[in-house]
Amino acid sequence: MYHGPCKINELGHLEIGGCDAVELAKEFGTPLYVMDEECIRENCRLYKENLNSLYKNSDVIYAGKAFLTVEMCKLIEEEGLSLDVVSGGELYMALQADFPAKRIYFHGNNKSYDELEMAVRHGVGHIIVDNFYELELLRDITSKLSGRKVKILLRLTPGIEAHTHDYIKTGQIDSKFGFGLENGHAFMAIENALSIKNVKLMGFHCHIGSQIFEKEPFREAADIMVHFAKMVEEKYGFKTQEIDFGGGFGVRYTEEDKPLEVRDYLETLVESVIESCEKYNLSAPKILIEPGRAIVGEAGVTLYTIGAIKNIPGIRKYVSVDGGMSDNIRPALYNAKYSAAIANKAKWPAEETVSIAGKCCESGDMLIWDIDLPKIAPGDILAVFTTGAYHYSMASNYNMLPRPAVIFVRNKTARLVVRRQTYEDLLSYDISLPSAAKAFSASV
Ligand SMILES: Cc1ncc(COP(=O)(O)O)c(C=O)c1O
Ligand SMILES: N[C@@H](CCCC[NH3+])C(=O)O
Repeated sequence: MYHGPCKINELGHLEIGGCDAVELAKEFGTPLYVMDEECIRENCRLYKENLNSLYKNSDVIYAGKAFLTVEMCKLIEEEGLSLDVVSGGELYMALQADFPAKRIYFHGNNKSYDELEMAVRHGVGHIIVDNFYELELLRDITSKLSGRKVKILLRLTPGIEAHTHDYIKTGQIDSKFGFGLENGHAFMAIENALSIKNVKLMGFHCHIGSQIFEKEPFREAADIMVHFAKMVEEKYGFKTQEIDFGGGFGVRYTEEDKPLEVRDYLETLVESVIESCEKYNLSAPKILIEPGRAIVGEAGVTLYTIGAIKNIPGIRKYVSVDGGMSDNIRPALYNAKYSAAIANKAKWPAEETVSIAGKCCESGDMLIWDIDLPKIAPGDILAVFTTGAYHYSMASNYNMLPRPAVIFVRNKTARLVVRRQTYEDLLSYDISLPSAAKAFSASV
């Protein structure tokens, strides 16, 4: 059974970052997002060192949408990666964490005037422009904030169908993201961008999808992007300095998942860029990549406490946990599959097939269907693996459930990086009842 970054200690408990998972649940409560800091740092180095050794003129940009907290911004800074943010909120967090603005890449398919102005004012390194509307906003903002220059990449849809869930495909023509290559929009965007005085077009971006297990889509993307850059050079004399290939590198959720080695993904991409540059006679551009899931996905484990158990003989045993779709929307949204274990019975043999239910009032709030586990009882601690990416960042307060705390573990030490929400937090935005919120929190 796949156990993510966990080991089993002498008590027969799961251990993560040298900390006993059962003790973590006691100390910090459940549900709890546990992030193995060493694992995140190793992944950062794996991507950075591999890409750098294959191709000097390159950079790894961590996609913050996967998991972002102030501590995470600091970690990314320390590891020397750049940072992709996708909203004013993520940008604000990065700036508050003192992340160097020059190393920030600002994404999004509908950035507002205020968000773009904030980015330009703070000297964000690159803006990845997604549409014509945004170019007009930038024309206006840069002329108002005269003297402020901004580097941009244009996001393109290269027309590639990656074999992944429909909701996480992004490279195909029929997509809300980016400028189409085949319909001439990309050329129109270039002409537009080159006409804006304080905007410096650096190159192009694509992101073909997420949780990809094959090399071929990356090879294809590289060829299409380099070929496009050559056409642009011939048509406008414009020299592409940078091509950003986005993220999408797959990770393991269950034993059926077979992600490639990091080196394999990167070799394919780099070799293909080099070959295509030779084929089309183009000067080699800087290569950028934006892994998100691959940096944090497998580093995360969510701990839950088992509560109600409903057995329907001959049909199914529903085992409910104290969280659910509010802290992990992925099974409901993508039919995502997970591995799990009972942290306090990690050495016990599997004895029954159960289904893990969340506590939200939705029949679809099922975290795992049909998983073999040891005999389970209320109070047991369930650990769900590979919950580091798109879990905390996609959490909600559905059913007014407070969001779980986030802890980092490393070298047998756990530290709280985001505290658990309280009931008072939940009411703190409801301006009709400020005094009721205070009174209520005092009574719980
Ligand atoms: C533009 C862009 N870059 C990077 C990523 C990160 O993708 P992943 O987490 O699959 O590496 C995403 C999300 O899919 C994205 O939309
Ligand atoms: N949120 C998605 C992937 C989309 C990433 C952002 N473009 C997931 O959990 O798998």
